[in-house]
This record gives sequence, C-alpha cells and structure tokens, in this order.
Amino acid sequence: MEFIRTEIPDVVICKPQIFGDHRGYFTETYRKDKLEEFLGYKVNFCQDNESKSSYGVLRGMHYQKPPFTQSKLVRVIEGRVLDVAVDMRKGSPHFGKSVAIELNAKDGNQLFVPRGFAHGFIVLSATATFAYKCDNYYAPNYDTGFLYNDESLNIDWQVPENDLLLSEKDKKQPPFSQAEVFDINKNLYD
Ligand SMILES: Cc1cn([C@H]2C[C@H](O)[C@@H](COP(=O)(O)OP(=O)(O)O[C@H]3O[C@H](C)C(=O)[C@H](O)[C@H]3O)O2)c(=O)[nH]c1=O
Repeated sequence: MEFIRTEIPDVVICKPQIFGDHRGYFTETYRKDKLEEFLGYKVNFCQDNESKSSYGVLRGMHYQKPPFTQSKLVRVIEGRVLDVAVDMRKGSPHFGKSVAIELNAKDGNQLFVPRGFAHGFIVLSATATFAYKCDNYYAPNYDTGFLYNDESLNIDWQVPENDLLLSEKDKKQPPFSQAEVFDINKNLYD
C-alpha cells in the first residue's frame, strides 16, 4: 500500500498493490497497521457503506457534527467518480479549500478523508459503485452538509449542471458559511 499526501496534506491517497495473474487479481484493500503508521494516529473504522449511482449523481457535501464526526476511507469498486473533500477546520491553512481526486475501479485508488472534512462525490461513468469505511456510526440527527456548488468553494464537478442528479436534501443544503466549524487545535481523534 502506497500513501500519497494531496495538496491538503491530511487528505491522503492510498494506492493498494494489485497482484494480477492468469486467474485475475488480488489486492489488500485495507491495512489498519499501515494506514495508522503513515498517519501517525489511530483510526478505528466501525461501519462500511456502499452506494450505487448513475452518471451525474452527486452525493454531497456531507459530514456529521460532533460527537459523531467521521473519517472515511473511500474507494470505487465499479466505474469512475470525482471524489471531493473540503477542509472545515478553523485554523487550518487550507480552511474552505477542497481536494478533488478521480477514483476508479481499475486503479483501485482510495482516499482517506479525515474528521473535520466534508465529503462528496460525483459519478463520471455510466454507473459507479462506491464503498467506504467510517470511524463513527451513522447518526441521522447529526448528519448534515452544505451546498455542493457554494460559490466560495469553487469546486469543478466536471459534469454539466443539466446532467446533475441530486437528492432533494442535497438540493436544499445550507451555504458553507452556515456549516459547522471544527477547531484544528482540538484533536478530533481524542
Ligand atoms: C449515510 C447513511 C445513510 N443511511 C440511510 C439514510 C437514507 O435513508 C439512505 C440514503 O442516505 P443519504 O441520502 O444520506 O445517502 P448519501 O447521499 O449517499 O450520503 C452519503 O453521502 C456521502 C458520499 C458521504 O460521504 C456520507 O457517507 C453520506 O452522507 O440511507 C444509513 O442508513 N446509514 C448511513 O450511514
């Protein structure tokens, strides 16, 4: 497993090693020890999620408020998505900045999105199956988000506006200015 820091260093690309042979392939998709060694802190994933979506579906931007803040280790098991994380940590030099990384089933690349970030993705292929680990349980009363196209974030979703498919909830998310602000000096992993 290779780890590569993105332009927001706490958001990390994880590149699993793929062993191909005449039967197909094998790959270790997650190693707790290797991820924690790279990060320098413990991450205890407790819930796995999966969603399938068609081209243009945008799920985001989402996060859970404290005390149910989540880290996510996300990957695509079929298709291709643009995966986006937004830094919500007051005191971060990257506050309000986003990282947008293409994830696809062929490369098997993953993205580690730490606590203190909002997450979302858009489907770039005909369909995409998205699978990810969370280190806190789903808490519907703490599940919230902000508008995917908030002008202050300037995220390029790479899909024409007319092709976008969002939930009613995501169409009505509040602006980023009304979102939770996490304190980067308060360890989100205590
Ligand atoms: C997230 C979640 C949802 N649900 C139920 C609630 C709804 O009845 C249904 C669909 O939920 P929602 O529309 O919030 O699903 P997404 O739009 O894919 O939400 C996810 O979108 C982006 C990509 C994220 O990073 C989050 O993990 C999550 O917010 O699944 C559950 O039962 N458990 C869960 O953990």
